[in-house]
Order: sequence, then C-alpha cells, then structure tokens
Amino acid sequence: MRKKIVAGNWKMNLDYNEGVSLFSEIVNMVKDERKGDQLAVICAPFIHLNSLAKLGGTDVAIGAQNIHDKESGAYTGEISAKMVKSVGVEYVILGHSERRQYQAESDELLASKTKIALANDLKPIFCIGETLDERNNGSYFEVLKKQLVHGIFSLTEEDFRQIVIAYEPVWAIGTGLTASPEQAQDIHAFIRSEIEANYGFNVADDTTILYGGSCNPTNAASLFAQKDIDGGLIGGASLKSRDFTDIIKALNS
Ligand SMILES: O=C[C@H](O)COP(=O)(O)O
Repeated sequence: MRKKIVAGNWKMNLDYNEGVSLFSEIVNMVKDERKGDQLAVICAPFIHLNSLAKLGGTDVAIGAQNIHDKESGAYTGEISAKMVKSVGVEYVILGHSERRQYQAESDELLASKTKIALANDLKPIFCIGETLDERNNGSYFEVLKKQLVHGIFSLTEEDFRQIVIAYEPVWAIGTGLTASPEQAQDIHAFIRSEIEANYGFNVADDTTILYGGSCNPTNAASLFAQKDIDGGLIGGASLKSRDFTDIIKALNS
C-alpha cells in the first residue's frame, strides 16, 4: 500500500535559528496529527539538516533540496549524497522546476542525480511539471512523459520503488493559482498509467504521487480526496507551523 506524505520544501528561507525553532514547533504539532503510516517530511537548506535530523525523531523525516551527481571530488561549493545521508537525511528533492529553470538542470543530469541518491540510500522526491505555455498549447502530457522517461523510467523496478513523484505545475508554484482537484487528478492518473505501462500495475499502485503548487490548508483536503493524489509537496505554507500541520490534518479528512 502506498504511503501518504506531506513534504515541506523550505527552499532558500530561514536562517539557522529560525529553522530550528520552526522545526521544533512542527515536530510538536505533527506528533498529535500524524496517523498510521502517514509521513511528514521537511526538506530544508543544507545548514539545517544535521540539527533537524536529530530533532525529528520518528515523526518528521528530513529531506535535502539537492545533491551533486558525482560521489565526491573537486566540485567546489557542492554537497554529495553521501554527505547528507551521513547526517540522517532520508529524502532528496530532485527535478524541482526552480532548479530546472535557474540551474538549467536537464533530464539527463537529473537521471544521474537520481542514481547517486539511490546508491546512497536516499529516497528521491522527483518533481515533474509543465509551464503555463505548455499547458495552454496542449503539449503538457508529452512534456510530463518526457520528464518521466528521461529522468526515472530507466531505473530497475527495485530502485523505482524508492521514488516518490511530485507533480508540480510550474504555473501554480508560489503564484496562488492552484490546479483544480480535477485537473490535478487528471495528471496524477496519467502519471500512474505511465508507471503501469513501464513497471506494471503493482508498482504503479504502490507509487506515492504528491501534488505541489500553492497547496494550502484551504485547498488541501479537496486535492487529497482525489484517488491518485497521495499528499503534497508544500512550499510557502510549510513555513508556518499551523498551516503545515493543518495540511497534514487534511490527509485524514
Ligand atoms: O516545492 C514546493 C513547490 O514549489 C510549491 O511551492 P508553493 O507551495 O509555495 O507554491
């Protein structure tokens, strides 16, 4: 059975003290809301990871927001999968549209990063999504399929089973525009059908597919009620403990 996950992506926000303080609040609040095998994850900037991993316990898992695609070496300013794993990180966001756009990360680079993450026992939260132009010109199914095929569909079944997918329409990120529950369900069902075509029904049925893009306490329940939406990847609303916890609550409604 697939896991329900609400993952916060703090992006480039919060200094060290602010991060520890927000995280401590989140851990305390999530303890009372999280049910069964539901999982809360916080994907924080690198400077926070070591401390947060020690504070998170079993209630909140920790994720990084990026890793390099090489094991180690002369890559000034970069962080490896092994480094983040060594401080207790379990997840890593890969393929976020902000990195595809601002760091020009290609599908091929992301395929390498995915492999190195898995080799170091990190679970990728692999993001895919279309731009507004791609939505308007009707090419979005093709765009999403290409991101899946080039990014993660060459993995073995065993490796693929470690992947969490996040569908994040670029036009909905940080804009206040959310995909309607029906629009999001339509895409999630498409993603699941593509997984089924590649890996079979059982793998598709077990894969957690998150929605991301202006998800908040008001719209979360209607999104999570869709049969192929297994939780969310939350940006802005993960910077407020009450909002983030309310979104976790929405998994239960
Ligand atoms: O990784 C999270 C997404 O980019 C969504 O961000 P947002 O909730 O601020 O729109």
